[in-house]
Amino acid sequence: MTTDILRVDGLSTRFFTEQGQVNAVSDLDLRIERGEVFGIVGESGSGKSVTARSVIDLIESPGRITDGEIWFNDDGLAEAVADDHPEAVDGSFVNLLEVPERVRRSLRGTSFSMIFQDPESSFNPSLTVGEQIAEAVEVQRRASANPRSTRAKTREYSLGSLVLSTVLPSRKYVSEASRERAIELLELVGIPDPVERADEYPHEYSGGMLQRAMIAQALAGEPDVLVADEPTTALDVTIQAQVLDLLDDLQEETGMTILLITHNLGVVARMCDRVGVMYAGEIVERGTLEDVFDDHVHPYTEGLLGSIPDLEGPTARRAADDRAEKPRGGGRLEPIPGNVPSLLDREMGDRCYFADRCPKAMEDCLSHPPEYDGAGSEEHEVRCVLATREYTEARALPTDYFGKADRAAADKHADPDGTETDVQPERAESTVEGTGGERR
Ligand SMILES: Nc1ncnc2c1ncn2[C@@H]1O[C@H](COP(=O)(O)OP(=O)(O)OP(=O)(O)O)[C@@H](O)[C@H]1O
Ligand code: NI
Repeated sequence: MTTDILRVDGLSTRFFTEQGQVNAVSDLDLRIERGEVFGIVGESGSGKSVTARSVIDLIESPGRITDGEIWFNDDGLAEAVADDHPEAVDGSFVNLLEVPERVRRSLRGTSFSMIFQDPESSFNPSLTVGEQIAEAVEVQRRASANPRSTRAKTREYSLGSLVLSTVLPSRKYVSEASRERAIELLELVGIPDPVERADEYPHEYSGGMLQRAMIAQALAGEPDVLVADEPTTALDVTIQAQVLDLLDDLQEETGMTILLITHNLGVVARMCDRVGVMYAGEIVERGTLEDVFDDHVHPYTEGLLGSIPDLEGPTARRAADDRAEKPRGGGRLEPIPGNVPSLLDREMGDRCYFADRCPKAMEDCLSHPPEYDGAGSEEHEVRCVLATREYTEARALPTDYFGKADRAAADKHADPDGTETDVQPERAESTVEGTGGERR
């Protein structure tokens, strides 16, 4: 039997900008099982990162979570906060949005950890890599030594650590142990000569090595949930495959849960157990890999898949492992025609947000669809009327239905599909890509 480690209910995150209110994430539900790799995939600007950052409490002004509940399953935490915040506790689940900031902060690194696309952002250039990882280890050690530790799994040795740090308060003792642990972690993530490399500065590392070091840093607190936001996007394809293998191995060894954000369906196929497809701040289709790759209903999912050459579903991909080793050069993908929608509240309207780009838009799509059960597994859900009725020409919207008004709104936003109008180089990477690769 599987248990959920995280349940997100009705999450809405908005940015209050000079241009207006940006509905980055709207009424989003998410359920992640302990020990699984859950993928969120979608075009640039669909709200993937904001979803991830909301979960781990990293939304900054002008952004704010305006609605929803984020339930985290941790009986130690539930016990620790039950007296002061009974309303935030439901069995072993704690609503992270109902506990004080201080409690949420204590979970950072130990319950939740995050890795990003650019490892530079995780390291201070003026400290050695080893020092910084040791520091992350220290945080974990202090959390474990705290008698009101929020972590059940550290409870059995927390007393020992507490005694040690009382009897031997010497910072040096602690630092030495943490330093050793840092070297172990560097070794764990495959850094050669970890003893020497620990004393080097971030700029002395190659991109792939620094990515590994960032993973080591994220693992220092033995997190229950690792949030990985485009962790391999910036790396060249061979290194990408190695880093994904590393994450896969670490997941298996530690049993940690991974929330993996990517715009690359090849990465989803290779790494994930279940997946949510995001569009305009919503999950528009979700389910197992089979549901999404083979039994998808949403024309947006179809569009994402259609933009990958030679991709026929998890089964077909099993024989295509060698594709992952080849450079992607020839496989530059067709973007889905049209622009990602404006997420400005006043421009969003009440229709299906994909309708203006959808080849199967019907009259039915002029009201916002709820999530319907999909035809695949129990888990399969689709926010599209096609889950309930066939497409019929007779009900189709005229091709110019959304005409100029909508296009003008969309044109104000950077084209996420990596075409020439895009000014940000990292955004150019955001085309949906398929590296193939074997699902293991
Ligand atoms: N600090 C911010 N201020 C204003 N708007 C923001 C901010 N951060 C994100 N947004 C908006 O929220 C929406 C979702 O952004 P998000 O970064 O989650 O997209 P994404 O799916 O992660 O895209 P990418 O693949 O490019 O990383 C976008 O419209 C973006 O402009
Ligand atoms: Ni992002």
